[in-house]
Amino acid sequence: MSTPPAGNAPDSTSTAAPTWPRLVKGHGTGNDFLLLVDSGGDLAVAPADVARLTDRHHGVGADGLIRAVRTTVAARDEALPHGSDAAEWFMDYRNADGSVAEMCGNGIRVFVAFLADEGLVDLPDGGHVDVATRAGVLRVHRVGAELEADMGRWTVPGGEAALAAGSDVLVTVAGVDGQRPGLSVAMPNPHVVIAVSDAAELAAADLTRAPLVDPVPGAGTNVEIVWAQGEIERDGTRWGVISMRVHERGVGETLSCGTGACAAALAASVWAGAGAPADWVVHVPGGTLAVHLDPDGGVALRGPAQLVADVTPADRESSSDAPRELSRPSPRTFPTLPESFSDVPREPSRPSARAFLTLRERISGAPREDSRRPGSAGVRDAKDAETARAGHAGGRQPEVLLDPARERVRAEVLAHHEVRLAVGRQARQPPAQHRVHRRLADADGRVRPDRREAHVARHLVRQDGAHARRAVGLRVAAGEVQRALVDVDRPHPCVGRGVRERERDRPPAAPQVEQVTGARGWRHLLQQQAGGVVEVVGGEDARRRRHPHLAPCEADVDRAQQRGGGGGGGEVVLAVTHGSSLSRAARLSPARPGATAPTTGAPTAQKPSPLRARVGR
Ligand SMILES: N[C@@H](CCC[C@H](N)C(=O)O)C(=O)O
Repeated sequence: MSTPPAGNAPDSTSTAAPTWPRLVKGHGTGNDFLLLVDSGGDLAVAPADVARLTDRHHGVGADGLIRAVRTTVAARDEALPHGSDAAEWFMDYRNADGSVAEMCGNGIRVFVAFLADEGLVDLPDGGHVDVATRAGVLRVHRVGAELEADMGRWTVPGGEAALAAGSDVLVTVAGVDGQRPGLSVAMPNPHVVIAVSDAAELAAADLTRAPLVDPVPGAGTNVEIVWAQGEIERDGTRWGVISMRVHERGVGETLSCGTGACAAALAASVWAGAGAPADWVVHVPGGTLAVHLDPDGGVALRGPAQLVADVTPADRESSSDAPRELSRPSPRTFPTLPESFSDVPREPSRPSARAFLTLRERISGAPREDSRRPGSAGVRDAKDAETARAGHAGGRQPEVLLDPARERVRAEVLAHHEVRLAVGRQARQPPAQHRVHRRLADADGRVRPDRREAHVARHLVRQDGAHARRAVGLRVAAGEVQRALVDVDRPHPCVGRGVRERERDRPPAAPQVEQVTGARGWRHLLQQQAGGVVEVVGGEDARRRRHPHLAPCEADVDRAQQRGGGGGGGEVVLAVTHGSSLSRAARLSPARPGATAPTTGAPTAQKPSPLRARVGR
């Protein structure tokens, strides 16, 4: 059986369709496959045959076809990775369009369940099966009713520069505002991961159309859209929680993608920076997966594998092979994941831990705000990353972060991306959830406006320079403070709060500011973060509350100017007008990789610390 290179478009010229053997339909978190045994490698399958078979309307329907063939036989047809002969069975994975793929994270579990069900391997509890794939030999373990696959090591094709910037490509997704910076990850099949802000944005993505990736990846790519929900703790282990949707190369939107879940967890970990969890719960439309990121760069994926039906192709029905019953529940299916995570909510209504807020804050997923290509701020980003890495490597790290509840920072601030928006250029209507003033808590823990002038089309957002300086000075390791104008809580540029082009564009300190979808959430988050009490007009009946209100911004920021770049604190002047629309200003400039070598390994070894306080130019 001849095999086109991975990711290649299927050859539509097919000779006579093969006589399919008995097929088994299985799935892992809704990523479904047709599986067959071709131990002797006799089946001639052209890509168009696969496409016909997996067609959901004219064929049997599946996201992919998996052929089990003995490794010795498979090696006759295609150059398998070195060492493949250590495994008895080769997983020949085909996407629904007939193109081949290097690996399939859901498929490999289902493949092992299939081999066990066929009696081709033994898989006792605690045992394992080695599987040859185009990504090398990978081991699948049975742990009770769960299967866990060693997925090999992740690679970031963009190398150090991409890790430092958090992105190396731009991605346009129908239904999602703007171009998003994306991080390319090889697992080893190609993935690009982008972040969105919340569940609504995740749901809004129209994946009936393939996302556009710039620059276009030569071998195509899978694209994951990730909403980082936060963190939980279970039995002493911290778990990052993300929700993900995927557009698969060679298929379209699927309900799940195992390699994609690993890539998404890795990207979220890079964006979250130092101290990110090693373990991730990944919610996908078809279920839940668990990903573990080893410090040495290894990745493990746990999830269900279910065989749901035997399929006898029509052209076999008249043969002597009597069709088996259509659906045969097998004692060898592995239907659970992570029973222990079945109660992890997809949309936690209320964060329960400080760490939860921290992660959400780190990964906010605002869109890229200009049309510049990434790379223009690469030098700056790379320098910042260098500094961060030096800190990780034993140099000085900021000891603490700005704590508005303790320091009397009395400023009305915008989240970073809003300031960029405000300082920016063209007009555009910001999403409703953005039209809420960000406030910092006063020392008494309450959050209140410093100043609000109703019915004026101009907001003076004043930052008390002395307080800000003192606050930052107290919260940053000695020697970090060089200038008064601060860029506290420097976010990762990939996720919405990017590097400023010019000093005057720096926002006032905006620590612990959370972007949430509604007034209620905003209040909760502020309460959680600052220990304060805040009211939001419009969210609830304000008369029942005793504290000052935070009114949603009634007008759109149309023009802004931030002054005071040199010394004693900044004054941000934002001009607002009603009914104008504005587009987000350009401040997000993730670097493209240069000619750097791909980087493999643990993100903690290379990533910058996104929450360090950085002061001065
Ligand atoms: N479409 C992918 C291959 C299949 C990935 C799979 N769904 C998974 O679970 O990892 C590609 O072409 O790379």
